[in-house]
Amino acid sequence: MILDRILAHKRAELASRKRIMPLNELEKAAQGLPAPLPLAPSIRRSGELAVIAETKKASPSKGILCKNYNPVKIVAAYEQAGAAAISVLTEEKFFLGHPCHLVLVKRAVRIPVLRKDFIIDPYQIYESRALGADAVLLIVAALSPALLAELTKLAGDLGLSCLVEVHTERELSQALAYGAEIIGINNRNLHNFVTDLSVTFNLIDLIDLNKITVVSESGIKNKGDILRLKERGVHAALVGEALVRCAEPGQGLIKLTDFRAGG
Ligand SMILES: O=P(O)(O)OC[C@@H](O)[C@@H](O)c1c[nH]c2ccccc12
Repeated sequence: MILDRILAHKRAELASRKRIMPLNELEKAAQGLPAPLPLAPSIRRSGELAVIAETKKASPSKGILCKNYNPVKIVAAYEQAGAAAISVLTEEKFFLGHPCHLVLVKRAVRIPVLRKDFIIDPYQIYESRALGADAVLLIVAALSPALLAELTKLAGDLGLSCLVEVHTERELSQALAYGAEIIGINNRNLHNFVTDLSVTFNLIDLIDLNKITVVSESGIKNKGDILRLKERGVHAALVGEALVRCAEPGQGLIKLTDFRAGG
């Protein structure tokens, strides 16, 4: 499946990156940076559904989503339109992102910035901190239990928040067992790319919403979807494609969350 292909590519990329930029250099690069912003308080707004607005040029399932891609312009518009946090794809081959996008995005906004990538090695946690990330994505399906625990611990030590992504009940129990505080329920099946919001609705009942912050990810297209998630007590929606496909992504976000207007 696609995840295996992405991970194989990531391992090769990592090997070369580690030669070019040794870990101690990365650690030095992080010195003097301001402390990361915590993600959970920004996306837990009582009675409201927060939006983590995602910027990406392309995806493996849909190809190019945004031709003249300018992540800095997009995220500035997202912040203005009321986004609670930003997600930025830094994966290069399949999503046409770049680590530099994270640096630029972080400088452009005051809300927390999540690095969306395929993190499988402690090196990438140090790298995320050096690039200025506030939070990282950890995909349970891509990690052994030991690695998930190690990466969560390291991220915490460096002050980074973790969004721990699950798609099944089994992955959810694993995430909770390893102390995840922010759970991302991915509605997308990575075998066939089909998105279905009922993945969120089925898993959310197994989570104590007073203790855990829940983010519903992928395939969220319109105000109706946002309302259904809000009614079920989801704290935040992570939305990418539906926003970056808009000529004005900020306007897209306003339309998605304006419950007074029709549509
Ligand atoms: O573009 P969408 O359908 O709104 O989905 C956003 C986000 O959930 C999706 O990009 C995503 C979810 N998990 C990931 C893991 C890696 C890369 C990307 C993702």
